[in-house]
Formats: sequence, C-alpha cells, structure tokens
Amino acid sequence: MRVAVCQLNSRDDRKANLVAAEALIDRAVDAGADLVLLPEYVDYLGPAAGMPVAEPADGEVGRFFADVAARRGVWVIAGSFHEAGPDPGHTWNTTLVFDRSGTLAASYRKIHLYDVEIPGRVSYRESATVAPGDRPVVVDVEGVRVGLTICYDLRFPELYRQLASEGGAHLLVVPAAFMMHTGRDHWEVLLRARAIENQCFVAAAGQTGDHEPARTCYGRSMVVDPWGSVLSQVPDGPGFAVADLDLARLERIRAELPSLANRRM
Ligand SMILES: NC(=O)CCC(=O)C(=O)O
Repeated sequence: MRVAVCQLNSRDDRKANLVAAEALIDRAVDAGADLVLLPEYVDYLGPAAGMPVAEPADGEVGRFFADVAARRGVWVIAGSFHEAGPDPGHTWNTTLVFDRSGTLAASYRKIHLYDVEIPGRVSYRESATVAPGDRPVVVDVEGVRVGLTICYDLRFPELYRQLASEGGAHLLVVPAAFMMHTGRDHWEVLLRARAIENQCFVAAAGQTGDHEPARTCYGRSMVVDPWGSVLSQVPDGPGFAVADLDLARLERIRAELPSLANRRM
C-alpha cells in the first residue's frame, strides 16, 4: 500500500482550503497513492474558534472529501475538521475516513486537547471550544489496520499502545497542526518513538507556515517505518510525500525484536 502525507497551509477561507487539499490529493493519486492523509483542521485554521464553520460529518466538508475519494478511487483520511459538537459552545475535532467509493468507513474525535501555556511562546486552550472524544478507533484499510489519532494525542503513548496492541494497528496516523516552537524539538522524536515502541508505521501530515492569529506550524510531514527510520518527508511549505508500507518488513521486525510480545505489563 502506498501512503501519501499532504502538507497544507489552511487559512480562514474554507473554499480555498478545500480546493488546495483536492489539488494535493490529485497529485498524490497521480503518484500512485492508495491512501492519502491530510492535516488537522484542513477545513479552517483561522482567527475564530471553529463554531462558525462547525457542521455534521455529512455536511459540506464531509461530502466534499467523500466525492474526491470516489472520483479518484482512493482512500482519504480527511485530516480533521470542526464537527458540530455536544453544545453550542463546543465543537469536536474530528477525523473522517472515506474508502475508494466515498463511503464513510470510520471517524475519530481527538481525545487529548491542547491546553498549554508556555510563557511568551505558546498560549492555547483547546478545551475552551472543543469537546474531547472518548473512543480510540482502528479502521481496516484493505488489510492494513490503521489507528487514528490527532496532533497533541502524539504525546500520550498509552493511546498508541492501545491502538497497536488491542486494536492490532499496523499504521498509526497523525493529522496535525503542530506548533513551530514545540515541533522543532519534539515532532520527529515523538513520531519515531511511537513507531519504534509499537513496531508500527507512522504517517503524519502537518499544517505548515503562518496562520492567524499568531500561530506558526512546523510542517515536516513524514512517514516512519516500524524500525523508526524516516521513509519520506515533505520539505517546508505545502506539498506531499509518498511511501510504500511493506507489511512483511513489519512482521519481520516484530519477529526478530519481539518487544511487543515480551511486555510484562
Ligand atoms: N494542535 C495541537 O494539538 C498542537 C500540538 C502541539 O503543537 C504540541 O506541541 O503538542
């Protein structure tokens, strides 16, 4: 299976964001992708919290990516979007997965919300406007079991362990809008750690560049193999990268270095 990670600079213009995402999906499919991953908040990343653009999974954004998946005959993991939430003051930060016919195969709501205060650097309180999800999700993509996570989830290894052990995941995906300040030092280290400790492929698609208000995203979308090696990576700016998932290699690594089987707790 060939996976593509798409890196975007989504802004406050939803139509333009969707057009940019579609153009990258088209290029990734032309490069042979079977499965395309988009970044967190692919629909809107602007000055307002998500409420003005919030809608249900079968709203404009969901239908848009369903149509693109069907038109190109490709699996699409549509990053995340602002799903209408449990009350008027909160949305969910939700990933939608569409199969090659454009049918919704799975959805996942971000569990760990980004509430962080780093003086002079990052001040963010996602829980003020987003409600947390409460359910890990693994979806079967033509024999590849894919564990769904979103951005800040990356810092919570117990979620990834659950997806890999109870969920049987081979591939862990991370749509993200990782901050430049933390991403410089943490992004690649965390992605490679999650891949090594769970002996899984990890595919991470990030937002890149400046977004209002005063947010700069790190980008550096990449695919990591179960040995922790980076298979491919997107340079700065919008673009995409592809990598082939060799499940036989995954099984060989798990057999030769059986750290998952050797667990005692
Ligand atoms: N959108 C997010 O969850 C940001 C996470 C992030 O930047 C981090 O450092 O963690």
